[in-house]
Amino acid sequence: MIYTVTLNPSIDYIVEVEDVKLGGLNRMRRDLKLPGGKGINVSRVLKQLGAENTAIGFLGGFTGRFIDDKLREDSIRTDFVTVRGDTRINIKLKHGDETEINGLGPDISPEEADGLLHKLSALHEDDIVILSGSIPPSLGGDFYERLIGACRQAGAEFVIDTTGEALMKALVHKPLLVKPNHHELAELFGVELHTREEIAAYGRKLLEAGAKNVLISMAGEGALLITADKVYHATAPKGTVKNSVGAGDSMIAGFVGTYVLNSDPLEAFRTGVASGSATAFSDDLAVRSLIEQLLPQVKISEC
Ligand SMILES: Nc1ncnc2c1ncn2[C@@H]1O[C@H](COP(=O)(O)OP(=O)(O)OP(=O)(O)O)[C@@H](O)[C@H]1O
Ligand SMILES: O=P(O)(O)OC[C@@]1(O)O[C@H](CO)[C@@H](O)[C@@H]1O
Repeated sequence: MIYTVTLNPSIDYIVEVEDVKLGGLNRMRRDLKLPGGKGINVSRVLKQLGAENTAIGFLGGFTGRFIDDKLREDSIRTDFVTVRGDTRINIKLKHGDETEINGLGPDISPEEADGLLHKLSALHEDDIVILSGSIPPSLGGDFYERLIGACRQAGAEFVIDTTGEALMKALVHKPLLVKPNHHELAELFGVELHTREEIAAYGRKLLEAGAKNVLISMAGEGALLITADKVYHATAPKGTVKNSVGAGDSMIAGFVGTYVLNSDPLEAFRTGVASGSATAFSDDLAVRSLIEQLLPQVKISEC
């Protein structure tokens, strides 16, 4: 079974306005409320691809109930720890460009945190856990390490999509996959990366530090896959970008959802890129029909 972990889920409140007038009254042209948070997005796209999975993490209040209901409506299994505070609302403002205002999220008590650790300790060897997104401040910066410890003790594989120190500290535990975008990779090492060769060289450092597969996403420029012995580039399909929120999460879902079927990293890479692009070309997250339609446009070459 695949589990996605979202420590700080959100209702993504997508608001479209003609133009933003700071200090004035702005009226919405369109709005949309979606269950969000990186792991939850991964769960939704995995489900599109036919990969059964369970979404876990922390949910609370009326916002938490909205998210749980929406996931269940889509027949996604949920097993969240209920917390006292309200799950956050993240604003995604579309005004020609995309401006995001992400909430802080509720405080998580030590007892609530232990509840999640307990769920992970009960996993099995053939489980894969996808840890995605930021850590709420009340949990402490080392919370992913504690979760990874619990996964590893249970014998489960894990994938981690986070940034900075939390990502660096996870590598030694040999994640099945990490997926920074090229800006996050540059920030991780405090460098500027311009060419594909430079990006691949720094991506390789994540592999050397322990990751089994490294995906570096580069938005419309496609992505790099770095495996133990090779580096591949995939082109991104061409289309009209409607929404880039969740493109990276969709890519992880496409990769993991395919990799679990046949352990073929190249097929997984192709579906990952098509899934990311399918989300970029949609108002909501990718649906299966569009992912399948885009697959032939993804051209993979060895670098
Ligand atoms: N403009 C685009 N055109 C085509 N495909 C895109 C575009 N933007 C994103 N994608 C697809 O989605 C994948 C992931 O995108 P990106 O590199 O923006 O990830 P990310 O920064 O983690 O995304 P986010 O944080 O917004 O979810 C890309 O590798 C590509 O396949
Ligand atoms: O605040 P975090 O956890 O870093 O990111 C949360 C978030 O921006 O990421 C998802 C897109 O990847 C959205 O659904 C959600 O609002």
